[in-house]
Amino acid sequence: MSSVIPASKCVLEVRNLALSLDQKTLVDNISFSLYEGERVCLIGASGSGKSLTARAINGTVAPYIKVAGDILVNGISVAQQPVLARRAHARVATVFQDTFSALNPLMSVGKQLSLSTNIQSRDELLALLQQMQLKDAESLLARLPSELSGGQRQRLCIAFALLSGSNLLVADEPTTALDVLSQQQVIKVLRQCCDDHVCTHSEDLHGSPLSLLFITHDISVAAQLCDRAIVMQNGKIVEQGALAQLLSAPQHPYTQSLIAAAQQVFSDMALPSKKVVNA
Ligand SMILES: Nc1ncnc2c1ncn2[C@@H]1O[C@H](COP(=O)(O)OP(=O)(O)OP(=O)(O)O)[C@@H](O)[C@H]1O
Repeated sequence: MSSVIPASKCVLEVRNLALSLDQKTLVDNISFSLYEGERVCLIGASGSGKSLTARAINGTVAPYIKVAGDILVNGISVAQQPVLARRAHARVATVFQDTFSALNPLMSVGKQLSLSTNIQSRDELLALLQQMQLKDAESLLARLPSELSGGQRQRLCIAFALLSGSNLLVADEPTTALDVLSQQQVIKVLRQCCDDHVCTHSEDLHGSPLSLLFITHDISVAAQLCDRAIVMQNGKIVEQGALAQLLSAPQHPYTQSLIAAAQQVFSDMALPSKKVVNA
């Protein structure tokens, strides 16, 4: 397995994390780290434990799920701390597949943005939407979330998440519900945020670059954004390493099948369509 030379500072450390419900293990003793400025994907089939891991990291795991092991965000131990009990330092910006859960359906986009941030002027709001490559920003500010497309809503959610000033963004399947073009726009915005965004929420983290944990079941989407991959199956990490290395020489049978399936889709698309000519 290849190793990626880590950037200097560890932003997220997951140590022997285990999540269980009654006697059932849902996430089984996983460990991984994320360094400053890294873009890492957590990849696996449906039910492999990716979203639960994300929820444990951002402090929104259901209270009836038992959490063991530890999670350190910027060096602060948070595994047993729900999101509202966390210090600003240890808060994690998060976007989910379901954009409606993050937005007030009855309030205009402009009102929500100005209420939830320090942004006061209309020019600042417009600039923020333009950073998210949202065209027609004036009109968007006046609309309700339901009056935006799915891709526009997701880019708005990314803007909201990053306004928290955090240096860690967890994006849980942010492109899964979108058409291919909207997916590309969201990926482009995430890439740009990783390049440009710096942390503002506390003095000692001020200026830190953004680190991204991108959760997906789609390796072709991950490959457009991430440098490193962590592969999960049935609650366990089965392989991790540089994404390029994983794509060219996957070691674990599950990773091999994931890549073979993605390659099959592309080779099927390249085949000329078969027409039945027999009358
Ligand atoms: N709140 C919950 N209560 C009970 N079981 C849960 C809860 N959330 C998730 N699970 C179970 O934990 C396991 C892992 O679920 P999880 O949502 O983390 O998978 P996932 O890899 O994110 O899948 P998907 O890609 O479909 O979102 C599944 O068996 C799921 O049914």
